[in-house]
Amino acid sequence: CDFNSMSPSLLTCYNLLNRTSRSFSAVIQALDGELRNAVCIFYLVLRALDTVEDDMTIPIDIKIPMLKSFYKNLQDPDWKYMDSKDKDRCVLENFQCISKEFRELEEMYRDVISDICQKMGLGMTEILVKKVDTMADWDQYCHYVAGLVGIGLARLFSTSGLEEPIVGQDTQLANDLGLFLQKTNIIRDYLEDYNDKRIFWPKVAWSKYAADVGDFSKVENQEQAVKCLNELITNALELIPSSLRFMGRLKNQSVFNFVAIPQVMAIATLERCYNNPKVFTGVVKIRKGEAVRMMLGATSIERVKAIMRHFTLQIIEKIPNDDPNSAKTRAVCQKSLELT
Ligand SMILES: CC(C)(C)CN1C(=O)[C@@H](CC(=O)N[C@@H](CC(=O)O)C(=O)O)O[C@H](c2cccc3ccccc23)c2cc(Cl)ccc21
Repeated sequence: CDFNSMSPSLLTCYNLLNRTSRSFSAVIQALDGELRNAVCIFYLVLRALDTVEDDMTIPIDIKIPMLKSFYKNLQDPDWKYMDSKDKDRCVLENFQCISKEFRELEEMYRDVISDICQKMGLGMTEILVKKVDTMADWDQYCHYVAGLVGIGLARLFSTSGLEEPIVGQDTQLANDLGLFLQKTNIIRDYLEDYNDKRIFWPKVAWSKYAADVGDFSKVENQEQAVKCLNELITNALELIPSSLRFMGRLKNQSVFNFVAIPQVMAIATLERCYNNPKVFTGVVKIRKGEAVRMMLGATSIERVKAIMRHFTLQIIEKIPNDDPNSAKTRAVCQKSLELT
């Protein structure tokens, strides 16, 4: 980026980006042309919306109207929020810079970002009061917080002209991209979320293995916990074909890198979590060095297929014969292997 030619408010936006997403901000700044600022602003607006939703100090009767009307703040030069205690509150305190740069984007980008913001804010009010009981509830929750992000990004890619119209039109594939990332986050973050009294593991799954989802954090229930873990990972792995089909359509190198890096980080995380009881005693994270190596490697569909193949074979190696979902997991992995 040419920081010298940036306005003070745009400089503030890139500074906020670097503060709110450590390793990912570089990938956004590497995006070509008009996509760079559009995705930077989209990322920050989503981070602001997520910070409101996450802030437990905001009473629910204040939070619901805040989320429903959040997209209107994009048009309000005076709007900011100074009462958040969240670690990412800087995006709410500096929202005037973000909305100013939003209003300087071309209308076609503003329409996408505002539309996704409105749908996500409305969806968040629904998930604030609803529990994740069925697998359909799980997909709905992930659609609101991540699937819509994929749909919005895909529309920005096509709108910029750097990608074909089909990329932005095929909302199912774009939605699945987000579901893959969010389901991986939910699976990995079991203990962190449970300690925050937040349950995102679907009840229809955990109730087969325990009376209460919190039972998984007790070492005596470890065997049952791992069976539930493996079931949810198998469900997430079903999204790999969609992910590969979406990435197979991308023509622009900077867009490909931007999409591929979180996808390969997710498959590596799922492989690390599979059949791993450590998920219930801490957060299973990919080591930085391994992450950097993957980020540098995920630069073509052939390389990404090779990475997906590598981790899929690793998972197959770990499938316990007595796991209730072993046949399904093998079948899902086999389908991925045929595509890679
Ligand atoms: C919840 C989430 C997965 C949507 C968050 N999300 C992502 O996770 C980021 C990655 C990220 O922020 N990594 C952080 C992780 C962290 O903070 O710990 C990092 O610093 O490495 O990537 C996604 C993201 C990137 C590329 C394509 C996507 C398609 C569908 C949905 C999301 C897509 C993202 C793109 C945008 Cl525009 C906004 C948010 C996200």
